[in-house]
This record gives sequence, C-alpha cells and structure tokens, in this order.
Amino acid sequence: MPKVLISDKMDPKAAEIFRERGVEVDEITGKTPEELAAIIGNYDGLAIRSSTKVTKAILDAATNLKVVGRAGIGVDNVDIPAASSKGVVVMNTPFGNSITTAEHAVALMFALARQLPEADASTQAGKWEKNRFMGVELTGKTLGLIGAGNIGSIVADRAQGLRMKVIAFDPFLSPERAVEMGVEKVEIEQLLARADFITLHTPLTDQTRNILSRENLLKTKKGVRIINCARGGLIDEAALKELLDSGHVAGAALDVFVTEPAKEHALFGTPNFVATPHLGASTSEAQVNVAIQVAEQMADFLVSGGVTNALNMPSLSAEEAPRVKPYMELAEKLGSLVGQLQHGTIPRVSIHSEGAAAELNQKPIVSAVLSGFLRVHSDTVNMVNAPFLAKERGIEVREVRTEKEGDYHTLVRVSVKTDAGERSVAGTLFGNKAPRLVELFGIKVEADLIGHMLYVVNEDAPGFIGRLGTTLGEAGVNIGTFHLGRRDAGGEAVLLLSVDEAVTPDLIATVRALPGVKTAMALRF
Ligand SMILES: NC(=O)c1ccc[n+]([C@@H]2O[C@H](COP(=O)([O-])OP(=O)(O)OC[C@H]3O[C@@H](n4cnc5c(N)ncnc54)[C@H](O)[C@@H]3O)[C@@H](O)[C@H]2O)c1
Ligand SMILES: O=C(O)[C@H](O)COP(=O)(O)O
Repeated sequence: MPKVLISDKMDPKAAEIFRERGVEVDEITGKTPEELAAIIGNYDGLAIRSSTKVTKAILDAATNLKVVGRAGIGVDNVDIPAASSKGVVVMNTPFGNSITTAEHAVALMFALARQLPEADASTQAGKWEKNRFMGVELTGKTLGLIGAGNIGSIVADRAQGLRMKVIAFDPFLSPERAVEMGVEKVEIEQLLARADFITLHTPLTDQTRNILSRENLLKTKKGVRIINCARGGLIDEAALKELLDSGHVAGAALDVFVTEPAKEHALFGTPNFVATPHLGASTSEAQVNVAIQVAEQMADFLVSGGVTNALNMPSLSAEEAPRVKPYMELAEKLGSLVGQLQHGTIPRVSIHSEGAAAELNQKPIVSAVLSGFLRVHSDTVNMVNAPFLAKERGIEVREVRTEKEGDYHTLVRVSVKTDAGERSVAGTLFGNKAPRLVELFGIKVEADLIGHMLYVVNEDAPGFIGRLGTTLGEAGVNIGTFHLGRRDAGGEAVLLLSVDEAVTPDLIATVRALPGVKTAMALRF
C-alpha cells in the first residue's frame, strides 16, 4: 500500500480521501528540514502547502518518493529541477484557491482605500478620529493588474463589478483574451503611469522578480496604492517603505514577503501599510477544495498511474490511464530497443502514432519512448525526467500522428536520425494490451520484447539457424522464443531470440565469429 506524508496543516478531508483510496497516510507537521529528511525515505508521496521546503537535500533523502502534491498553487518551495532529475512528479492544484485569493486582493484594495485596519485600531482605542481617515472611492479608478492569469482575471472581473477601469500587463495575455476579460492590455510603463491601484498576480520567476523595483515604483502615479497577494520578491520592499514614508505611495498591502514567516519587518508600523500573514488562500472553502484535489490527484497517481496537474510530466487522467498504459509499455520497449541498438550521437527521435494510437494523448507515449531510449545509459531515467534529459542532450523530439490505419489497426513507430540515415522500429498491441514488435530497421519481424534477448543480423543462408542453435546449446543457453525476419531471400536476415539467462560477452563473441554473422548483441527488456 502506498504511503503519503502530509507535512503542512491541511484540511482533514485530504487524509480521509487518501485512506478511502487505499493510501496509508501520516500527518506530521512542523518538522525541521533535518527531521523531515530523516523520515521522508519512508514515503511514496509528500503532500504540502507553502511551509515545507522541498529542497534537493530533502529529495536526496527521499529514496522512495514518487510524487509531491502541493495543496495550492505556488510551487516555489519545491526544487522542481531536482525533483525532475530524481524522477519525482510534482503536482499542484491550480484553481482550488483562485477565487479566495482574488477576494483577498479585493479585500486589501478596500482596506487601503478606506484605511480600515488603522481606522479600526484607532476606534477601538477610543479615539473616534473621524477626520483622520479620509478615503478614496474605487468607482472610476484604474486598476493595474500585473499578471492576468487565473487569479488576475477573477480580480479583473470583481473590479469591473466595482466599476473600475482595468488595465493589464501580462506578456502572455493574448489580445483576444484581453477583449474577453474586458481589460486593456498595456505595457508595464503605461500601467505604472496610469494605475491608481496596482495588484500583482504573477508567479515569482527570473522575469518577475523585483518587477516593482525602485525604478519602477518611482514611475508610478503619485498616490498609487499597491497590493501583493502573489509572492514576496515581486516588490523591492525597502524602496516601498521609502516611498510610503515620502507619501508617493499612498498605501500598500502585502500578504506575502521576501522572507516568510515575516515576524519582524521594516514596513511594520508604517502608516498606510497593511499586512496579512500569507492568508490569500486561507478560507475554509479554498482549503477544502485544495485538500480534496491534492489527495485525489496523488492517490490517482500512486494507485492507478493517473497524472493530473503535474508540472514536470504530461497529464494522464485516471480514465485515460488504462487505455494509454499498454501504449506506454510498448513505447518504452521500442525506445529501449533503438537505444540499445543505436549508439553514438542521436540528434533526433521521432515518434509516429498510426491508427488507434493516434487518437490518444501522445505526451505520455512520447515520454515513455524517451524514457526507454535514455534508460539504456542511466538507471535514474524515468517518464518524468526523460524529456528534460533529452533536451539537455540536444535531442530533437518529433511527434507525428496518422489517424488512418496502415497494416495494423494501431502502430507506434520510433525513428532515430543516425549518421547512416533514419532507422526505425515499430510495434503494435495485440488484443489492445500486449506490446509486440512488428518491424525492425525496415525488416518485418514479430517479437515480444521481453527479458534477456539475443539480436543477430546475418546473411540469409541455409544452415545458419542450426549452427546458431547448436552454439547456444553448447553454451548451455536455453532458447525461449525465436523470431526471424529478412529483407529478401538471400539478403540480410534478423534474428531475435529470447533466452532464459543473460547472454555473456563470451557468447556474443562466439556468435559474432559464426560465418555470415554481421552483428550480434545482447538485449535486455
Ligand atoms: N497569497 C496567497 O496565499 C496565494 C494564493 C494563491 C496563489 N498565489 C500566487 O498567486 C500567483 C498567481 O496565481 P495564478 O493562479 O493567477 O497563476 P496563473 O499562472 O494562472 O497566472 C499567472 C500569470 O502571470 C503571468 N506572467 C508570467 N510572467 C509574467 C511577467 N513577466 N509579467 C507579467 N505577467 C506575467 C502569466 O502569463 C499568467 O497569466 C502565483 O504566484 C501564486 O503562487 C498566492
Ligand atoms: O500559492 C498558493 O497556493 C498560496 O501561496 C497558498 O499558500 P498556502 O497553502 O501556504 O496558504
């Protein structure tokens, strides 16, 4: 039974779902990184929010880990490249807390417009400072969105309901989507110059880090109010403090900080500054949503191989998984076959799906081919890291589909570009289940790619099969299955034999010395 650790506070629904789906679960929160590293080796899955930092050190200690599930959106607390290179799938729940976080941004916008926290503190202190708290209306004001994805677009919708004019800077926002959202797409310079309120909704990346730098903050309209419910690090906090003190920025509300938890901060106590402790996603509704979603996704993956919302692997729904999985097995075997037979630089791998195979989600099939292909040279390659490794090695990956059936109702062909030209192998599924090789480098040959195998290319001549059988017999090697194909009579022939034990280098040398043998190799599936 797979075992999952929940290491951050999560709605009890998550543990309930794991157990219902046949996954054992421990909830151990508040561990130091060292304590987490000491226990993580016991788990197949790790369910987290933003507190647990899944560093390379944790991943190195996680010898059984297969999946990290983030109950929430941001995965900047997970070292995704390290997880990918260790073959650990990283998933998040990209929509479960979007409305809640958008509402928090709107709440902070109101808090700034009417100085609600300070007015509350003053009133409850018995001061009744009616003249101190002169606010501004939101109606008719311009809201500048930096980032117009899931949360940004909900904020835009709510702001339009408040009769605000919404402008958005997001390099990936298409003009059509901007029209659909009813926002004006602008460049950052225009946004800075025009917005009365600026709200940030981007992930923290190399491009967005410090997007509200000192320089950019100085370009904002005097009296601007700024809200950040996305990630600490998007704003230069020191410059923000200076501009709040000088009055250039009329108000700022931060839910997120460069260093969290932010228990002390230069901004604390600054007039017109509002802070919340990373509460964007903290509503009961959002927490139930993300807990259910993360547990369902992780259980699907650990129990049936379904992949949803993975950041480092193609998606495969639990419904699709039973149909696609035999293809993944076939694809992995074909990839492995070409990987074992073809050495040297391979600049390109093409995967061609024909007939029924072409109707399926190709991404898992492509990943499986690459995984089989690259695993020949490394034990740590799997479906997760194979596409990254292929890219790292400069291998171009092509994907082709032909829905029309050829000789087989379903076929997957893997071709590699080599110095000698394009070489390909192809396979089908018997009974939609059993992978079977049907073509090897242009020669029709049917074989199950299984266990230890011997691959021989020879000149098609009488007596050869007998000689080979005798050679194997004398070496005490029992032949399981025997598959034969040839280009044309008397031309090049291919033999694929499954044998009961590993073929030794000595035996390969003996086979190579037989008359007519062009190539002999041991294969392993
Ligand atoms: N405070 C919280 O508790 C809380 C809760 C949920 C999400 N978040 C954070 O909010 C952020 C946004 O979440 P989302 O679900 O809307 O993500 P999303 O991926 O749907 O949207 C992000 C948007 O940012 C845009 N973007 C990327 N690079 C950009 C750049 N250089 N300049 C401008 N725009 C850029 C993208 O095109 C995208 O439209 C994430 O960082 C997430 O972690 C915080
Ligand atoms: O990215 C997110 O989903 C938010 O930052 C929420 O973080 P949390 O789960 O720690 O509240």
